[in-house]
Amino acid sequence: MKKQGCEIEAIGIHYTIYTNERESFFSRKQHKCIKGVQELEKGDNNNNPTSIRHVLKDVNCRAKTGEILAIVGPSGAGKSTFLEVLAGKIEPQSGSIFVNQKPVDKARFKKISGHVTQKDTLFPLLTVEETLSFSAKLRLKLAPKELSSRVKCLIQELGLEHVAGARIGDDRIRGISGGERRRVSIGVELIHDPGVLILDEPTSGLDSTSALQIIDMLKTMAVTRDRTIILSIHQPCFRIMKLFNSILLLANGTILHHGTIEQLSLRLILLGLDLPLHVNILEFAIESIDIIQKQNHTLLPQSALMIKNSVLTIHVWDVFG
Ligand SMILES: Nc1ncnc2c1ncn2[C@@H]1O[C@H](COP(=O)(O)OP(=O)(O)OP(=O)(O)O)[C@@H](O)[C@H]1O
Repeated sequence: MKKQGCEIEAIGIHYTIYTNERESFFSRKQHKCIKGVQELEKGDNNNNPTSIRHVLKDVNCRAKTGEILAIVGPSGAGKSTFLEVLAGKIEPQSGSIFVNQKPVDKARFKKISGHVTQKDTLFPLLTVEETLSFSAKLRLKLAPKELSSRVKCLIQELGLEHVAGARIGDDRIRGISGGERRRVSIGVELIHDPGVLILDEPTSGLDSTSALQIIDMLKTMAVTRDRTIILSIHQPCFRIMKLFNSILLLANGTILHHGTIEQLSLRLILLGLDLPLHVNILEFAIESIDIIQKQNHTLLPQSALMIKNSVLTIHVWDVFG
């Protein structure tokens, strides 16, 4: 039986950090609510100068059931931070997150979501099957027989049958390949069959074929099981890009585009940019970020951007409809 899908909406997310120039920020609470910003700018009680960093500024997005939303942008744009906010790992200073139009309940959201971080944190000496069984025992209250059948189904879904009995391995112990390891990490977060899967760079460090296989697998999961997938990615190739339903382009913590790839191309054209033939639109957009930002500042405040997006939708239908 199909579970109810989850539509995720984030509205007006602001996330600010402050760093102390002499004292490492790691020794302090990272996501403290910034109230007296001016006071902090002057320094702390020990007169250590403190600087404020606005990592996310008024970020809004919607990820629909059965779809993949890809978060893209240059390094340091705020992609991982935004995913952590969505996954409930860090608290934004302001903004709201809704699941199926209802404010998110953190405890419940943990049960219905999975968060795959950028780095694989797996036990190198366990086999693939043991790793997934361990996660299943922790997360599911099922009888051993049912647990084992859930693990076997997942191994099949992840395309890992050929390495089910192989060790995970790491830099020192030879084990499964990097792509297979990423799949196991995804499996660990999929064991409880979450409606929402949040993945930070699921293809990092992989060759283009392995990267495509992973995104293809996620797409199949999204479509066949009505899962909502939100992921961050660096430089996806054209075939991967085609699998995304929408794109959130971030730079310096602000949204430059939220919509389809076709809408992004049209937006670039409307900004007066010449799109070279056979160019990867995302790469081109990221290379043109300075121009887009400048145009947005002079021409398009955030509200106008939204209006422009809907206008662009009409254009897309005119052109592709
Ligand atoms: N706790 C923190 N302390 C200091 N700086 C932080 C913290 N969290 C985020 N940042 C800064 O905020 C910015 C956004 O970080 P984030 O990791 O979200 O970027 P990203 O787009 O995921 O980058 P990448 O593609 O390189 O992984 C970076 O400049 C980062 O250094």
